[in-house]
Amino acid sequence: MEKARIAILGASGYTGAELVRLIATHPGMRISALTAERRAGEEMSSVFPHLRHLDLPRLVKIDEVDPGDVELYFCALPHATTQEVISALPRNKMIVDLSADFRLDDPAAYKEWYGHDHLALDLQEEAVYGLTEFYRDRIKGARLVAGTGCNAITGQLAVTPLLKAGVIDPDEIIINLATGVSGAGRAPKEGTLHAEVSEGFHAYNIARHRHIAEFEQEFSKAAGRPVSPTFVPHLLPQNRGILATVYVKGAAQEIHAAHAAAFRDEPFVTVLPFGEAPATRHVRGSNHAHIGVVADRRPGRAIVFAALDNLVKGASGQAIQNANLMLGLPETMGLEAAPLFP
Ligand SMILES: NC(=O)C1=CN([C@@H]2O[C@H](COP(=O)(O)OP(=O)(O)OC[C@H]3O[C@@H](n4cnc5c(N)ncnc54)[C@H](OP(=O)(O)O)[C@@H]3O)[C@@H](O)[C@H]2O)C=CC1
Ligand SMILES: CC(=O)N[C@@H](CCC(=O)OP(=O)(O)O)C(=O)O
Repeated sequence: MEKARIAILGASGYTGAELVRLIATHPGMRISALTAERRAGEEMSSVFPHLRHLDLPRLVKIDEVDPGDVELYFCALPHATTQEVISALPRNKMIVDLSADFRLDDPAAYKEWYGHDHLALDLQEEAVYGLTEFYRDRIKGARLVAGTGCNAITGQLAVTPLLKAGVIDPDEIIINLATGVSGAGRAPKEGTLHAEVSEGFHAYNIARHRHIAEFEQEFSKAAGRPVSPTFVPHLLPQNRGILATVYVKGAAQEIHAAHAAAFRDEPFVTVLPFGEAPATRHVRGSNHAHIGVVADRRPGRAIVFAALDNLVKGASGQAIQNANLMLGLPETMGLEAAPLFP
């Protein structure tokens, strides 16, 4: 089989490195170009010594990549920069974007949450939302796929099937979530330094995190009427992993049955036995997500959990799962590795 030629834009970042790690053993993909901005000109082995054993192209600037040598681009760049970069790529290339730039259908919502106008409305309209489990059929025929936010996918796996099945009250959804620090990217910034994160725990962007826009968009579609959850993310002093704890109003057994039905045939989503809660350490380094449902002591209320690795199912693994569909490859190809434990 001829392997698909892949360019990774933003390979010197965390999700870019994770794409390289996973694609290095992917039977249907071959890396033909890797880009960086500050680190352009360097070898990947100097930026990421854990990838030293691989034979990889040198990091170059985006305009040095020959589109003739690329079938599919993974774009792992900051939002806003992304829409400028993707606008300049040839329109006949497949693109899986990991940024926030093409997730929202409504340009007004983009402006409200990201603080500036969208500069590529035609591409925004073309993009398919990349939550594979819910949009698989559209992703198969797409040219441009917008990967979800890592917090956003975690909350959606927990809640969306329940809204579709009509088993919870759409006005009573509280998503309490804890995320590992790698979610903030590799560029050093105050607030993600070890000394400011370790041995502590705090909430951030309380009830104003931009992933609320993704929740509102996708939950409203699932429920067939406007839905807006309360969402509070917390910064977890660990490298990887997200755990969402979601408080809902509904019958716990019915909720568990709705999850079991929605994810029965999913290769990467496992619904735990009723009453069990997942843990980030059981999905670390893998493309797997675990869902749990526990009954509250108060009748008619339940607690729903979802756990995944933000860099894999929350970003680069999800991106490869979508690229597999776009390229006509088996959906699980290159993603079968079990989680790292302990
Ligand atoms: N981290 C996560 O868990 C998740 C991240 N995402 C999204 O994925 C994207 C990448 O995230 P992540 O890997 O964490 O980010 P990082 O900050 O770790 O990496 C960003 C990458 O973009 C490059 N870059 C920065 N500015 C420019 C520019 N002006 N022109 C070209 N390249 C540039 C950087 O190159 P250099 O360092 O050489 O300057 C680096 O390779 C972001 O949009 C993020 O929001 C989505 C889901 C989860
Ligand atoms: C720990 C941390 O800061 N995590 C990031 C989420 C990363 C992500 O999914 O980002 P995008 O939506 O920008 O692609 C945050 O909560 O903003």
